[in-house]
Amino acid sequence: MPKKCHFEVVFTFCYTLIDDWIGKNCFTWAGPKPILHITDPTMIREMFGKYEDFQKAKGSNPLLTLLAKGLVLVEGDQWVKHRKIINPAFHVEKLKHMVPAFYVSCDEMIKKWEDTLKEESSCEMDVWPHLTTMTSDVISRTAFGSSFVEGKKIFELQRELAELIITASRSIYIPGSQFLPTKSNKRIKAIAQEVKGLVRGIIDKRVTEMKSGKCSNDDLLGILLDSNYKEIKQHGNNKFGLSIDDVIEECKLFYFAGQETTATLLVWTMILLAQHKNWQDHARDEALKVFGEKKPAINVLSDMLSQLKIINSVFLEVLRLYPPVVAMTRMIHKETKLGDINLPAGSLIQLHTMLSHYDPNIWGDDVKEFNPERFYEGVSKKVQICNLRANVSMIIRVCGGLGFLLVVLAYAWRFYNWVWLTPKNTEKFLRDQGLKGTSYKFLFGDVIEIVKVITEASLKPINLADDILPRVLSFVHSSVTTHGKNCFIWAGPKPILHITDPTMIQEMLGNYEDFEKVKGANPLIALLAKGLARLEGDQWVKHRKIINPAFHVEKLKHMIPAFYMSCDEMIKKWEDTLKEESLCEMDVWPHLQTMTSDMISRTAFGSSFMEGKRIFELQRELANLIITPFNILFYIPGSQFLPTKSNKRIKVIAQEVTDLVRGIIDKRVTEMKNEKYCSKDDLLGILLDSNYEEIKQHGNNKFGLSIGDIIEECKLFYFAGQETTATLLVWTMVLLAQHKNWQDRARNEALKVFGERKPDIDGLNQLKIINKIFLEVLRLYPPIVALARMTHKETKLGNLTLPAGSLIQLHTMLSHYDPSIWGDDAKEFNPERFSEGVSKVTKGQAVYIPFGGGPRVCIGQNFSMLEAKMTLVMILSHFSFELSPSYSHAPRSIITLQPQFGAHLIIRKLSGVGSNENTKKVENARTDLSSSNITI
Ligand code: HEM
Repeated sequence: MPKKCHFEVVFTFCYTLIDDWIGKNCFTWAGPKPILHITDPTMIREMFGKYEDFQKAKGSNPLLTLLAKGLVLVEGDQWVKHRKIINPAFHVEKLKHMVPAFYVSCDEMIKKWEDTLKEESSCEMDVWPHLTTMTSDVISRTAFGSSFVEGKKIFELQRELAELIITASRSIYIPGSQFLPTKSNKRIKAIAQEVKGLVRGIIDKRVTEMKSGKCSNDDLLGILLDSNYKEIKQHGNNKFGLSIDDVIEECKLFYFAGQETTATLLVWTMILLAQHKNWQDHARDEALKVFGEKKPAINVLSDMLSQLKIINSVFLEVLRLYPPVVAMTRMIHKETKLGDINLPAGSLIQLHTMLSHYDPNIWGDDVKEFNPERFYEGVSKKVQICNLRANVSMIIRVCGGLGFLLVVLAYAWRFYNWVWLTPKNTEKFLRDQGLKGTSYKFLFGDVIEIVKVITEASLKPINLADDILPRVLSFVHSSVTTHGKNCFIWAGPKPILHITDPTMIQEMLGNYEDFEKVKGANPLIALLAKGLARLEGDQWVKHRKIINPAFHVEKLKHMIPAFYMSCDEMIKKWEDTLKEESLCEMDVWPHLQTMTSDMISRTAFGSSFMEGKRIFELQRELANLIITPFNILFYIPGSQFLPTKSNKRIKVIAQEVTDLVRGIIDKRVTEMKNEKYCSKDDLLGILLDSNYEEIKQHGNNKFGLSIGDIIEECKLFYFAGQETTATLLVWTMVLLAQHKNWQDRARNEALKVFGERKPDIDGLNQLKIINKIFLEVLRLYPPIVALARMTHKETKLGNLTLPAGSLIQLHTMLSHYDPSIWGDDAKEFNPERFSEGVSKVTKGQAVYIPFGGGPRVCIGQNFSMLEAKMTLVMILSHFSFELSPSYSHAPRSIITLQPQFGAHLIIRKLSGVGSNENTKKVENARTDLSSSNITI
């Protein structure tokens, strides 16, 4: 006897009837009711088309309706209404927003598999329960978004309900039997009630949130409620929308219709691809070709459907051979014609998907074979000849979830490729070129170790005499020590190349087109500021040109009074604290932060200083939420959409900041248009003016910045300018507190240049000793310890070839401490080394880069040096300072290099400005300095 194909096993009874006995259209008896079996393509098409005559079957076991009543069971106008409201939830645009949820669920499953495989290269596994759990998870996340946990509970209950009901429905239905007080019936009712209560709870909560405008509408429930609300609003009548009970049923249906079907498609796909290794390889090659190393991106969905030709054909062929729903049932309610047959009222009809899919007249002699190639030219082409188009294409297209299914599988594959195949190949590629580095570890690379080492390093302070590199650069330092100056480590599945070679650094800083700023890192970071620092190409050129005038020395002059005011406020506070005492202990770090923040608010927004201050307070909170070691090192695509408390707060703040900045800009633009007096001395004024000039010169708006661009630039001024200058100042104070001789020399210089007058721009530009001190502080404590770059195509760097997508870190701090450049005293504080200027000591190499270099050098360096000089002069002329016994030396780099435990100093009041003693000091200082012969 020939071996039976799976189809014969599944459908033995009908197959026998239809093929050997009665014919393609025939009938059998289910108790006293006839069931008509239809496989004729024309008749199937007729039935699909006349959905009003051929309705869904009713009157079977009513327990079945407890599972889900929604769209699949409603008819007529009700069906039209439900379908119209639900349709938007499955629109490709909406599905895009569900991609992160697909990803998270796939990721969980893949991790489990990798865990099982940790010790072995292969293992035996029953993938079916894994796939059902994953699809169930996908549906819970996409259906209920932020209420995922409650959603999961609902679906667990639905699963139990399905098992109980399907068991009950297998026996012949005796009307009323569902009311019998059997154990099973009682449990069924209890679960049905609990599910309803839970779904109602979620919906009520969501409706309340929607009313107060506080929720995301990216999940199925959100989209459904939104679409329902719009429908009601459009018609001005509730009856055009769904009731809460309808919504409950639709939610239950999402699970019932979407979970098991997807799981079966996936499991049969895996089984068939396991049997047909050539197709498995074709599919893998295609996935690699289409996605390569690209990270999953939201906009990929629609492209993906068109690009995955092989995978698409594989799915179509799996759906043909193993359709998740093997037959559909319809019923007629009056005598109805079907083809040339008259069917009596109440007839039950089965449309045999599976029989059609196995008809050799349509599919050819290889009908039972797995051959995805038959779908290469699409479904319609294949079935057109046989007039079956309506059947197969409808079965496939009607299911709004097909895109959904493809995405799940494609993302699972991309994930595997992203976390294993690509990194392993890259590692080999780098090693083959002689680069050394750590070995790639699945998914996390070195991240866990990095976070551990950073955490350990940050637990305790170090001694003042200790080397700060192991604490600040921790993992990088040990990698460079072990593997050499240029080496690589792994930030998740991406390698990071550490580069300290000066020639290579110079090459990268000069060639800003090939070595771009890093993208694809956690997109939350972009919420902090997107402007100039993140732009590339023509956009960067345009922005830099318009912003440049704002930082021109001529313009900076006008900002001196603002610097003075902010600084004066801080000095007054310190004086107040010292009112009763001649000295006090103080953590100067928060004071310096507040002051630089204040300076930026004043210089950026001038008259709108108070609103500016609020913006910067919010930006600060945002930065604290976003900038964590984990967020920076390891971004899980889509994780920013997870409804965590922190993500929610981040979004609220980002929106508030944007609104506030927009408010200030709108006000200023109106003032400018009305030619009302408005200052053009602040950064915003200069920027708007320069923008206006640029547009006027070209006679075209596209040469200027939009309001959105300007908002981002304003946010960037704060982000790039505040903390950097604060850290420069705090380390200057810490170093001058240790090196009293340099503190005295700096004070003498300040007193000599300004005496008792307010610091002005000319004087600040004359400060040679203070300038050298700042240069040395920026060498030893560069606010930004490394610069990050990325390649977008295979790119040469020195004698290395870097693969596309390489992340590179240019190590400012390592270069600044290199004894081969700076000599044996590289770790010592010695401003004298800059006596003959920077280029003399660096011999023109890119080894001193606190402000970066090349065309993208810091635009704000003159601004920050002026700020810093003003502050130091004011502090020095009012106070002397030394380290407090409670000072803990703990430099730590979180974007900028900060003092982890603050900067506790003992501050002493100098005799009052204007006192005899001070005047004497001024005179002495003048004599001292005129006798010294310092050149910069
Ligand atoms: C001590 C203070 C400062 C330090 C050490 C510093 C450092 C840097 C560095 C290293 C870069 C280059 C980043 C890279 O190439 O990836 C940079 C860029 C930049 N900085 Fe600064 N910065 C400081 C102050 C400021 C201030 C006060 C502002 C503005 C108010 C500012 C605005 C910018 C901007 C807009 C860029 C991007 C330039 C571009 O890409 O064209 N910085 N800064």
